[in-house]
Amino acid sequence: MIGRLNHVAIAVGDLEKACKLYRETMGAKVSEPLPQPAHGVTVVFIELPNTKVELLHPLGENSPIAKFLEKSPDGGIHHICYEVDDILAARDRLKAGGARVLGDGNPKIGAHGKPVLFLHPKDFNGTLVELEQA
Ligand SMILES: C[C@@H](C(=O)O)C(=O)SCCNC(=O)CCNC(=O)[C@H](O)C(C)(C)COP(=O)(O)OP(=O)(O)OC[C@H]1O[C@@H](n2cnc3c(N)ncnc32)[C@H](O)[C@@H]1OP(=O)(O)O
Ligand SMILES: [Co+2]
Repeated sequence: MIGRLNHVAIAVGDLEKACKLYRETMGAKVSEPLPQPAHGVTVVFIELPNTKVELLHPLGENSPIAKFLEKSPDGGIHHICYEVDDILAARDRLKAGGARVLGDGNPKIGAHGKPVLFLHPKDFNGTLVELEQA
């Protein structure tokens, strides 16, 4: 059911410093910061030949990554995003298998303009999983 790896997300406390690290030291193609108010984060995409890395920085009062950064102020890998062909079919299959879908269970539009959902890290070996409709 799951398809391509869309991105790996890294939460960072200092977005400018992280962008500079990837652009200058790592020599990567780094986007401008894109505020995502519906998700409580600002994202930066780093385009690699075969996938993307998403840098995440908290936005607004109730950012879902605030606690994560409190626990790991230097940042860390926050989630992994897999593509699926049909996000509602994927959600229903995962729920039937006992996985917890986060939020109200309905997809939101993600940073690529496509529907996304998140699955509880405790149901996936301690890894927060994002699904994005391909
Ligand atoms: C724009 C979009 C896109 O790409 O298109 C995005 O990616 S938006 C990316 C940002 N959006 C999201 O992350 C939305 C989904 N996330 C959430 O709903 C939340 O962050 C949760 C995953 C439910 C965590 O919430 P919160 O930090 O308030 O809960 P908590 O601290 O009580 O955590 C409960 C337990 O899960 C663990 N935990 C928390 N966040 C984790 C993570 N990212 N990876 C692995 N484990 C994690 C905690 O250590 C704790 O374990 P212990 O109990 O063992 O200590
Ligand atoms: Co993401």
